[in-house]
Amino acid sequence: MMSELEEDSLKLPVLDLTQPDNIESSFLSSLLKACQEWGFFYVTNHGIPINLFTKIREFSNHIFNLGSDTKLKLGPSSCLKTYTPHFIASPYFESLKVSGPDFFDSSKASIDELFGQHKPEFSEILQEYGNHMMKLSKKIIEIILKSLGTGYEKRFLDSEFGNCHGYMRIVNYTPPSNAEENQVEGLGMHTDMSCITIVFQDELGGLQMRSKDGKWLNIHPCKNSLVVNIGDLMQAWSNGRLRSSEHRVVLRRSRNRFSLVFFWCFEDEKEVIAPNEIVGNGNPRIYHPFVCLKYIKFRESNEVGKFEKIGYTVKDFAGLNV
Ligand SMILES: O=C(O)CCC(=O)C(=O)O
Ligand SMILES: [Fe+2]
Repeated sequence: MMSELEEDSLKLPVLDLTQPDNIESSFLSSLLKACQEWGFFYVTNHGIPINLFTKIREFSNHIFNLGSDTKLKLGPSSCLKTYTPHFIASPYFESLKVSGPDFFDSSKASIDELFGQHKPEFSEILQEYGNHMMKLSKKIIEIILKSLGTGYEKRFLDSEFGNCHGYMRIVNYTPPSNAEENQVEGLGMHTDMSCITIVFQDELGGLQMRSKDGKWLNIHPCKNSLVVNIGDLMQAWSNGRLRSSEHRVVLRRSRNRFSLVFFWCFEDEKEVIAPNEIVGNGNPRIYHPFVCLKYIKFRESNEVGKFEKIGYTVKDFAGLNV
């Protein structure tokens, strides 16, 4: 059971991509402030057709409605490992992972295994969604770089972020029947291991972030907008100028909650090190350089930090005591 009293709401900037190359400098500074303080903002006019969300939601419902024996064919002890069953992240959470850049092939492997036959429509939709998300992630990072310094997008976008990859997680939250009275955690407090994460959450809401002073604040669903949050890799790359905030999902209704979460990450072999310009003259470095995959492995191999539960993060892994 959790207390309602601690919760509050948060006014976050909305990045409007109608004219991505003409964003006012006053907006860039409010975006940067939000990334420093909250690590969260919204993006709108992102160009992703609404019916893609609807179709993915409908089709994934078919999958989540299958029996658990069938779903476990993709489970943690199978070779595909794309399905995370209940009781790993939380009793109420299950998810399906689809990896890029070939979202078609990645989902096809899972669907073939589940249904014993190929259903190309769903793989096509996921490929379309993945392509949109890859482009959108790059556009968003470009704008974040601009907000960090004039011309930084030209200096760093291709050289540092040119080999980023993405994967998505389709999540089905099944709350207990008494969730209306006692809200429960659908996904516990964690930080993301990405550069940035882009979240579509359904109309039920429930995503919350933790402020620097430890308060839980609601990230409300905002019509036609997606939620963007800074991940650990970007926090390290920016020498802590951008914040990878702890967040969680609470369930307050007895209805299932759907979310579609896209993680955009550095390539495994990349050495993550903040460029001198980003650190700034006279400022101490707060992380030592590390290879991206080593951090992912560190998180996965840590009992406390296993899956999405927070235990250790990039600060514990690469933080310097300054
Ligand atoms: O389901 C959501 O809205 C967010 C999930 C999340 O934070 C994650 O998968 O990392
Ligand atoms: Fe997350």
